[in-house]
Amino acid sequence: MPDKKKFQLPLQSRYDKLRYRSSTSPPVSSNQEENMTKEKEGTSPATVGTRNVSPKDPDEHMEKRSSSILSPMFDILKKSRSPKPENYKGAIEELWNKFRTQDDNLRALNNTLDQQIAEKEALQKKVDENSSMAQESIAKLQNELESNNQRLQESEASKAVASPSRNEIWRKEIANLRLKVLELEKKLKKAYRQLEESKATKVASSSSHDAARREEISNLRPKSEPQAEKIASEHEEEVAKLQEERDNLAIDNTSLEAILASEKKDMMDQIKRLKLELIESKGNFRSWLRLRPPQNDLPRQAITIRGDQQVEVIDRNRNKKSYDFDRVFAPEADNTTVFHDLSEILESTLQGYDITVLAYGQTGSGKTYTMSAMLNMALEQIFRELEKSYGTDFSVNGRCIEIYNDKVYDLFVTAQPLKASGLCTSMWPTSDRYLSAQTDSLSNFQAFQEMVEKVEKNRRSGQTEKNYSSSRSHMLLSFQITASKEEASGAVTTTRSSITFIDLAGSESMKEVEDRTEETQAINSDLSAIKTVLTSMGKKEKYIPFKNRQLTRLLDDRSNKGKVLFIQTANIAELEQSVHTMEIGGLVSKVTQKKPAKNVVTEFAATGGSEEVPQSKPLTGCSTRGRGTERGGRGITSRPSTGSRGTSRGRTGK
Ligand SMILES: Nc1ncnc2c1ncn2[C@@H]1O[C@H](COP(=O)(O)OP(=O)(O)OP(=O)(O)O)[C@@H](O)[C@H]1O
Repeated sequence: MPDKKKFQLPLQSRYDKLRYRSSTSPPVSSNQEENMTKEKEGTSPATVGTRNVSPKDPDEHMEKRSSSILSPMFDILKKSRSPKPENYKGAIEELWNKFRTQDDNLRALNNTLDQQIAEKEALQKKVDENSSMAQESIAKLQNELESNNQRLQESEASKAVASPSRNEIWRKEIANLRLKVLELEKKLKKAYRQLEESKATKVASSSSHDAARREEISNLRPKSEPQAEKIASEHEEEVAKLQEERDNLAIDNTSLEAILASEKKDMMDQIKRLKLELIESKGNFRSWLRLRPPQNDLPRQAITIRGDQQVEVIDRNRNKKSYDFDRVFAPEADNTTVFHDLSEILESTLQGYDITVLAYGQTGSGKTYTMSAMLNMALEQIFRELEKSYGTDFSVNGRCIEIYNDKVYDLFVTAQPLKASGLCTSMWPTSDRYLSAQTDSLSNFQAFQEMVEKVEKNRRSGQTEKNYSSSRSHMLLSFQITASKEEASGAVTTTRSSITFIDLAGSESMKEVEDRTEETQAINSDLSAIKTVLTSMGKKEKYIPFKNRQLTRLLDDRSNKGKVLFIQTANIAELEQSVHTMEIGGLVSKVTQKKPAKNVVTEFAATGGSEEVPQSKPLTGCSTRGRGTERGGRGITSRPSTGSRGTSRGRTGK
């Protein structure tokens, strides 16, 4: 980029000098014009050898030196036969005024161009970032898809879930996405090339303009008015050209931004859809392992993490054994890293799927630590998304229970176990047999935080060998979300889903327990009931023993219709207990569930008729209790189905 000062300053100083010489202001012209007249008359001090200004005065000396630059012009003026040299002064003055105006215009244009170039460069940077982000996501998706395919090939059961033709479609879509990214990159390269060219033109035109003007100035002679006009019109042309260039650049930038925005949106939508499909392809039952760092500087045991899906252990007999998971989090992974993966799964909550997240592991292995962070971040994300997409047209209801010694307690109340809970298979009225627990209507994230604060105080805890503050009950915190949106067609689409976080009580060896035998026995029975259910599901047995314990009974509905994520927590310093926990992962991976139910209903207000969104199943059968706004028949829900619409907060006893 040319240094504008370089050519503008000399120009200015020459202009000043010319002004100085041609003006009639007293310090300059009176003496000189007097001298000129005297010179003409042959009485000039120079001709008589006397001067009326001291040559020792440095300022005056400088003035004389600078005015000597214009001496050729004055020589002409002196020698000219023209009787009116002041006419030329006027012409020069006018010419300079024009130059000055042009100069101002050019400077303003230069600034605008600089700004536009900077904007374009920033845009380019943004585009580079976006395209590398998209590339990264696509590469990640591709990797996940490949490893998923590999795993699908290994597992016969999984093969049935994701047919090769489906994978072929994904592969094609990913290839299309890649092509799109490449096209976008090409467009950007072209835009960048144009930018470079216009920069070069600008530099060239600025410097040639500068040189031309320098020459004009040095050759400047008070020739004639037409000459001045010619020069001025040349400059006008140049200014017009630059203005056109500036306008073109602005149009270019705007259209480039619009193309980018729409392409980015398209790509993001496709990536989001692919991610969801990928998540679904991995089955409804997912299993993660989170290894916590050792306490009290205990050495790490022989647990080796292989990539992000496998761990290898060496048992007492020095035998190697490996365990596979959908995701393994090393002890260094913090809660934000774990949530990053969970947030992808959460996206399907707002698509109408029921999600259950369970933390399973030894006492002190980090279940509560993980679950409270996940719960908090998840609800924050859910409220953010709901507010963004539905405004206030949504409702979130919360319930919280604990299961202690096979009995259900409402954590809003605690005193007595809930009556008839032994028959209940659901936390919400999505089935006939649901718990009659109290409901908090949550209008925002803050209301959720207050609810958690309240129920946590009521949860049973005790001291175990490994954990000073150990949860001695299973806590189930569940949220039912209903959201409605009016489509462009006038139809109203209502999505209903629920998300349940289950912080299981930690398993403990009976040898380590003295006075809490009943409690510990109940916990261990619940945990082994979960294992039994998983084993039966993995074997696709006809009868799945959900009814064995209260805990598993409440998992019945959710396991059959929703998505389930087991987060196994283990201490990397405790080999034996960790191996017990990790075995759950093997059971989970064998469970291949049918497609989960998606609870989305579209209703046309004008006709009163309803239409289900393709691929969705009708909402689960209606209960006669407390479902005033729900209708029978095809299991269609008018909106909102339950609770308030996200505007007021209050508890509704059921
Ligand atoms: N990943 C981790 N990083 C750092 N500290 C952790 C981590 N996981 C757990 N802890 C700490 O270890 C202690 C025990 O964790 P936590 O209470 O979550 O265990 P738990 O599995 O819920 O145990 P219990 O089953 O006995 O309730 C807590 O002080 C917690 O802060």
